[in-house]
Amino acid sequence: MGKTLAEKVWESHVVRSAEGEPDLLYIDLHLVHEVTSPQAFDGLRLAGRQVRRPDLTIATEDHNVPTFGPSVTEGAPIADLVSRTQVETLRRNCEEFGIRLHPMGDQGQGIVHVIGPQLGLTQPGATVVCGDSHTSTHGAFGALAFGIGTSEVEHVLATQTLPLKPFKTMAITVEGELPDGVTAKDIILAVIAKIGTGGGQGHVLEYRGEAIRALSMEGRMTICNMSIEAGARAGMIAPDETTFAYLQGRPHAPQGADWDAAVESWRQLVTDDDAVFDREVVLQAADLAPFVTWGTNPGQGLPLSASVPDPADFTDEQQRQAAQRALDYMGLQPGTPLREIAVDTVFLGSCTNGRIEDLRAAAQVLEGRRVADGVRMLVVPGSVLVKQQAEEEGLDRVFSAAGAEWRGAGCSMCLAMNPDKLAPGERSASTSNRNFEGRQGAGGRTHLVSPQVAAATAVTGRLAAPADLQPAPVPVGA
Ligand SMILES: CC(C)[C@H](C(=O)O)[C@@H](O)C(=O)O
Ligand code: SF4
Repeated sequence: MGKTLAEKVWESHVVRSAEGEPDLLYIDLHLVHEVTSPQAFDGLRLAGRQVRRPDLTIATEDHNVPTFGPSVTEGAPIADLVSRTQVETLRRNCEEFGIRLHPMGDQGQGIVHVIGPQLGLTQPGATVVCGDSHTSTHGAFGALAFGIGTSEVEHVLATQTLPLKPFKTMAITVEGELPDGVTAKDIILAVIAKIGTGGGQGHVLEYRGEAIRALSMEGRMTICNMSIEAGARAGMIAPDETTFAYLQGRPHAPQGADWDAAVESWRQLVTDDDAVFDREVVLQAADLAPFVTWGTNPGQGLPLSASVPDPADFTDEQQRQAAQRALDYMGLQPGTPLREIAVDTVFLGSCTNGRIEDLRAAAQVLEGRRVADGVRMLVVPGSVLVKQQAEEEGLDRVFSAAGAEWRGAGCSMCLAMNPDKLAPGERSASTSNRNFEGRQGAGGRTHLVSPQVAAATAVTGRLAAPADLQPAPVPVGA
């Protein structure tokens, strides 16, 4: 019987396999950030161990970093003491154990899942881990990429291997062409609404089909990023010409003859025709539309044209209760058209949608338009390089002219472990991946959206798609 992509990558990394025990896998790339690494390094110190492969380990500062103010502009110490300690601890640990770190102020700094691909470190067929659930992002390259816990971080630091329980496989096929105005974010929000936040449990998802093949690497990363929000262990997309074109010439991509040899072997990384998935889900691209969430988990989403659901309409008792609780928290009434929901804040950024293409898409909507009065829009590039590229393209000027705030790189308001937060009761349209209670600040309310919907929402002050906007006025003299 043939093999799936995930099975192929797994099998090529097994260093030990024994009956009744988890396989031990070799890890090709270990990404590290300030939140989940301190105890792992403490553990190494206690045991008197070194990092086994510092050359396969790379660290960045992302969760706790401010995105404005003197620590961004002048390299001043972070004002918040907890965040400062977290970041300084990472710096000390990386220094002591010989790990390459991209600190604030460095060209390579950014969200861990943005910098790996950007540097060409994330490669097809590789095993990638990080003490961070959204490590699934890297699966967009045909890598097997898992989020791990802090004790596993220590294990990988010490041995460059990881014992892993067997997984099941699920194919998610999106057939046909996406309608105009529908994006990768809409696909993944629709997938999670369909299979549920537990639907992917124990599975590695493989996204396939014409609509997936047609996506850029940025779009594929958006989709794989949110696999974890469907409960999956990982998400993958088979590498193809789009993948190779993205990787070629990046700092850590193979060069010359090595590049040709690498591409040839990467071409084998496809699911065999006769391979069998444990589960298959099919969506028709033509049925998809701009999607937004109305509730407090990423599966509580609907097309923008819909209305806030009535909990009484849910047949499943648990879902009914979850919907009721979500509406109470979100301060929403059943039957309200989603397009009538007014927001205070628009957040464009995160490892889901903080890459250059996301910024371009939003800037295109904002060009010649203004952010609505009373709405604040934060634009937070996923990395310093994304920020620089955006500035070279003049996107920062489009955002600033529209009245949005142009910030430094980091996780920012995706999770509010830094000064970017919603106040209690405030409501956001956010391009991030989680809308849990308090995720963007205690009492804050989050609607997950695509960059295009975020930008249109900033203009109208209510959840909106670009198609809802009046044509932008032609500038005088044009
Ligand atoms: C801080 C970290 C452990 C966490 C994660 O694992 O995902 C964060 O990145 C998040 O998005 O909630
Ligand atoms: S941007 Fe958000 S989801 Fe991504 S790593 Fe940072 S906190 Fe986690």
